[in-house]
Amino acid sequence: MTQDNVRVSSPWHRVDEETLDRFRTHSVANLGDALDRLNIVDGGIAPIWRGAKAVGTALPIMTIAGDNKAVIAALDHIRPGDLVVINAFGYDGRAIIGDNLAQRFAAFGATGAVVDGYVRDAAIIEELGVPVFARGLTPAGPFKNGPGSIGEAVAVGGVVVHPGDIVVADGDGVIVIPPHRVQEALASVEEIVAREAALDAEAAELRNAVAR
Ligand SMILES: O=C([O-])CC(=O)C(=O)O
Ligand SMILES: [Mg+2]
Repeated sequence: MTQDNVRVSSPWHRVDEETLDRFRTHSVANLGDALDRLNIVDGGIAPIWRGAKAVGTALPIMTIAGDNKAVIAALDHIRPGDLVVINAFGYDGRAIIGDNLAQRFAAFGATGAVVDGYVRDAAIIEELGVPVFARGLTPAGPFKNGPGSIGEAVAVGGVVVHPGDIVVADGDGVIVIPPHRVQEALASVEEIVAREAALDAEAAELRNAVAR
């Protein structure tokens, strides 16, 4: 289906809330280790405010650089638990979203947004507490002409994101987990958490020994 010049794919499977919850307690670093240290979006995409964290089902959007027509059209397609993932081609000359779109994402139940591009209105987005991850900030507003797509696989920070993938984002960055790897990721991350706890205990012992 094409709405004007924005292509919209048919509905996709969304991960249930219970599965999303199981990822909420884990760091992106540990989840990355659980997936062979792969599937991690490049470090240029970072939280725009300290403490931002989000877990959700990817709603992928492709926009032409500097234009957010497809993002506005995607408001009709957000379901609770979605995380908006936008390929804006890393362009630094225009903000693809600001506080108006961020709060509409949240109003429709999205858990946050990951933008391979720039954004604006950072202070208000932080005040609203909407987790937004992007390459940086610019006050320059976007054009609204299209073209673009909604619900098709996109590239974000060097990683392919399919509709329905699980996205986890925290202070370190962003990871993308395909649904068929959920069980493997969760089993493996539990082992990593236990190993990290043992390493922490060892480091604490070392500190105590040095202090003595
Ligand atoms: O003007 C726009 O489309 C982007 C923006 O600043 C907002 O969403 O607040
Ligand atoms: Mg704005």
